[in-house]
Amino acid sequence: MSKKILIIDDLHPVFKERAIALGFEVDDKPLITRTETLAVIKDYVGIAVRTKFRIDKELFDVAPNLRFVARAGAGLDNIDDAVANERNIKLINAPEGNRDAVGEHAIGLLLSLMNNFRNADNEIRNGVWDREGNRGYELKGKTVGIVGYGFMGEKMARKLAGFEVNVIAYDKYKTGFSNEFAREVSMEEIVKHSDVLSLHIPLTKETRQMVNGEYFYHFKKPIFFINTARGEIVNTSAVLANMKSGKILGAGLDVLETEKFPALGEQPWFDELKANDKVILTPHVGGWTFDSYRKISEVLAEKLAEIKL
Ligand SMILES: O=C(O)C(=O)COP(=O)(O)O
Repeated sequence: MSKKILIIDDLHPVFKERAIALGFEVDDKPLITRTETLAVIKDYVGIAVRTKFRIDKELFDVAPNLRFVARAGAGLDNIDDAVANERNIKLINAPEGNRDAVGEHAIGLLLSLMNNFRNADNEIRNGVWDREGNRGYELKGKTVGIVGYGFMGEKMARKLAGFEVNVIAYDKYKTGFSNEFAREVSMEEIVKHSDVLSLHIPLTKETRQMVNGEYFYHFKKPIFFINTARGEIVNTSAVLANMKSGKILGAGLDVLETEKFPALGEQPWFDELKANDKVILTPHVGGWTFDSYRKISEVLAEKLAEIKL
């Protein structure tokens, strides 16, 4: 069987180089459409993807030779893992390649919120010099609650070490991970002690819309809320309602509930988010830096080398 890989997204060329060195034939087609992919995928043993479209049953059904999906990134939510497992199609991903980017981005959002960077900068550009209105908070001494202690959550904890904060972390599927960077706690302790909530969980059936009004209700102190994970995990209307009531002091969102830019007038919460100067929005670039672009492909190529066909 020929060992052909189809790349359907923009991956750093190092992936292709290393795959060729491993004996694969590689078609690098970052502009290929879904329809075109479905027409040709039968010829390939592997497909390398980011998040252009879902790798689902329809695709697996026309890919009899497919042995692996290589996800150039962390999240596997755009891949139907149940069908892949059933057909013995291996999934590899590369969270090691963009966890530094995500951790730095999350802390960047947090510091921006705590110091009113967005509002202060905007005011100065509009001729306003307001020191009192832009007084900030310090991270030092605060308790940062990390939910999800996988690659991303752990990196976030490590990066926070220099800020002299108290880092507590909860992971539903992991125990025994307390270390010098984070103390493992229950969700009850997260809601009791956190001044900051940062999400680092994957999007699954279970986590979709998990962070909703009921979730925020239990937090005891006003919090800064950071989401660099997936927008669909969070009910944005609940975030906005809790900002109004003062329970959420600021929200740093790298991801939106709709994932893509909502169409004009499509989502009322989007207008509210944009109008709120305690919200900072970035277009899902937390894990997407000039540095991670290469690192992701290097990690993916290392994992490709481990695959036995
Ligand atoms: O690695 C991840 O999970 C990301 O969120 C990055 O998504 P992307 O591959 O840049 O669409």
